[in-house]
Amino acid sequence: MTTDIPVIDLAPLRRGGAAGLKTVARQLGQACREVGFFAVTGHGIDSDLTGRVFAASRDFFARSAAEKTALSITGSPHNRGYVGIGAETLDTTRPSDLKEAFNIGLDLPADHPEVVAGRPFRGVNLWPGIPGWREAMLAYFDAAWRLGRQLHRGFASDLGLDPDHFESRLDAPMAILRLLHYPPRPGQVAPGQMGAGTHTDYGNVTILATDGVAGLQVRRRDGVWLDAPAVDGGFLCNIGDCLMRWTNDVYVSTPHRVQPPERERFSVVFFLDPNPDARVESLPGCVTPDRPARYPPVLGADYLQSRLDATYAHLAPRGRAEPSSA
Ligand SMILES: O=C(O)CCC(=O)C(=O)O
Ligand SMILES: [Fe+2]
Repeated sequence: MTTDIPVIDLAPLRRGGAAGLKTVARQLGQACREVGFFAVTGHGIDSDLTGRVFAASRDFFARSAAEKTALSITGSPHNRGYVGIGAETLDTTRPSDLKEAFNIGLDLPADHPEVVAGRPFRGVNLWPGIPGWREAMLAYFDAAWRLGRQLHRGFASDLGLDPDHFESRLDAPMAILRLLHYPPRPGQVAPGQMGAGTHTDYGNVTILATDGVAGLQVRRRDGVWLDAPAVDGGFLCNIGDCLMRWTNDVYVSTPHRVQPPERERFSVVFFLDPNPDARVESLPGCVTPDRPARYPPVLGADYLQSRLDATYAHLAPRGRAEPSSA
């Protein structure tokens, strides 16, 4: 059983041949079963683009409180926009999280039929008026989404499915690109307060870039907390609860948290949740006599909503229509 976070080179998978797919699928499958986290290199995302996103994020978070709150998520019924420091509590046994965030979802125009119809998780994004900002975010959203779909080719192959199995379940996803900013310690840190409290992510897979400042910790299956490795030019990925459910617990999501960092810290997180109408049900290869189906089928949107309702029950028992993807 592996306990460390493996580094997986995706180049053979991205080249497209059957042998490369098989090799990478085996590595991904092992990581998803045993650790729930893995780092990827050879991912195909241009480091200049990632650099532009971090620069744009720094620019935005350095703006005045008034400028940021003008784009507040509280004014968006679709989980888009700015989340202030202390607005979220991922671990509800602790004080609120010491971070601020900005959420960007699938970019649909205001006259898109699903937006007009008020479909769950469909809405327009909010944008600061910073030149080049929107373009950088949308380019990164697309690149991370593509990478997430490539990872799913590996997962599908590892699980004995057609490599394209997830493609139609991820072509209009409830994905969120989330910029995060953690203020430095010492600041106003209450006893037990975290940058982000212990949690598992809700979706299928999360793709994380950091600025190299330490803080993220991952809870190994034996309970030991590991500092997440910084992988130069790479991304850290982890399995979320929706993919865990889809695989009937063959893949396992792993709790993680962010300590209040010594220095100011920025991270860029892409949460890939499935399409709202994707039917999340135990995959055929994941159900055996020893492992009967553990969960009834559920629609992607209903699953995400149920997780958000639980997360925010302490804040707004009936109100909050939409998430803050954790
Ligand atoms: O900022 C990080 O390194 C991780 C954040 C995280 O786990 C989350 O937002 O779900
Ligand atoms: Fe997370």
